[in-house]
Amino acid sequence: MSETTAALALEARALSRRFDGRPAVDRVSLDVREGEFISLLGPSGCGKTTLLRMLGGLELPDEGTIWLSGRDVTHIPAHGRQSHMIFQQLALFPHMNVERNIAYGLKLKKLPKTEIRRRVGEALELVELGGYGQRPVSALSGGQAQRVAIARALVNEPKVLLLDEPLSALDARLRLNMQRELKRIQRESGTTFVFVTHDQNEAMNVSDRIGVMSAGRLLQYASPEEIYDRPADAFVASFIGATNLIDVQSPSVDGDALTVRWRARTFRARLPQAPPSAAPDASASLPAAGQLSVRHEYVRLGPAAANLPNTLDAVVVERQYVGTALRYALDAGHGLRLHASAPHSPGAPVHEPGETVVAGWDTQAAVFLGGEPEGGAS
Ligand SMILES: Nc1ncnc2c1ncn2[C@@H]1O[C@H](COP(=O)(O)OP(=O)(O)OP(=O)(O)O)[C@@H](O)[C@H]1O
Repeated sequence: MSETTAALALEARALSRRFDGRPAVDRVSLDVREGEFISLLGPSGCGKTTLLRMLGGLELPDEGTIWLSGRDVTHIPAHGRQSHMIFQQLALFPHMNVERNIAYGLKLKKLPKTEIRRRVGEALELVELGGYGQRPVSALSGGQAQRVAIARALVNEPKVLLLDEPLSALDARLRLNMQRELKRIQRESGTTFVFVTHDQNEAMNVSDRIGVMSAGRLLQYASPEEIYDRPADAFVASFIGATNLIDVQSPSVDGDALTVRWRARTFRARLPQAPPSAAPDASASLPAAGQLSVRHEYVRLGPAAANLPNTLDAVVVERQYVGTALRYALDAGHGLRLHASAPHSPGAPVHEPGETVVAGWDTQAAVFLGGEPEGGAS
């Protein structure tokens, strides 16, 4: 194994799995560093669970290789791996109290009683259930049961903890608390977490890196900030956050920005991360057409937009008040519908439906996405 591989908790190369001839996971490669918290995010049926099950040894890949701490475990079943999986259904033993649930795996390993007691005590402290050891699991709240399941997994000191939508049964408020708790537990235990969710906010809240999946493919694997500000394609841009996608042509590198054409107008966008500037003709490798992604909250309206490098006149079609923000739908003509979201505060300007306003955005707020436009939720 190379030195870089040695620092990885988990590495998957070109994993594929088909069901009835249809690919559920399609040539996915990803690596997870030791102590990292990563999420697999995507719509229902995109292959997240199948990928996680392969990483955990509950499903065999048709093709590809998996290394756990530098060891090839591709054909080793779950019980022979140093990983542990937690599901939405926690499968705690209902007839045992909290302590015995957590101790179960250690007893199977026939560890000395004092060692078991010490490790169970530490695990209970870690999940902040210090006084709950004697409670029957039937007397726990959803969040407490979730913590017991995590303690039961961590007490075995797995190299990697694989979590399949573990918070989806909890109500919204508890879910937010548990996201913070999971993050804290992960940090304090130093365990590598691989977390599956279809909730973009949840993934953004907890992850060091997010893998966005669609139709079995891993479209982008990067930090939440990078995915938000530099989405790899139109699907990722629309699935994470809310964005405007404007069909544009003729991208061309112009100094420190990219220029694109929309009808007779020119807009400026941020340069791609790896600018094709090394090429003799810096614009040669860009596709002829694509889409400009501008997040709703990066669109300014009225006087705030006037001095921005990219502006359009637009008519306010709809205004919606959502507590912290005002959301606008705007008609910029030629079939272009824009959305803007402005923080709401007392005294902030409010635009009325029917009003013509200037809509504008900064160069750095616009990302050019080449290739075929893809469908996706916005
Ligand atoms: N055992 C199986 N037999 C046949 N098809 C399967 C099996 N497991 C998964 N699939 C199919 O593979 C695809 C990916 O499923 P998977 O459960 O991995 O998606 P997911 O992203 O986890 O979805 P969800 O968020 O709904 O759980 C789906 O089309 C699913 O129907």
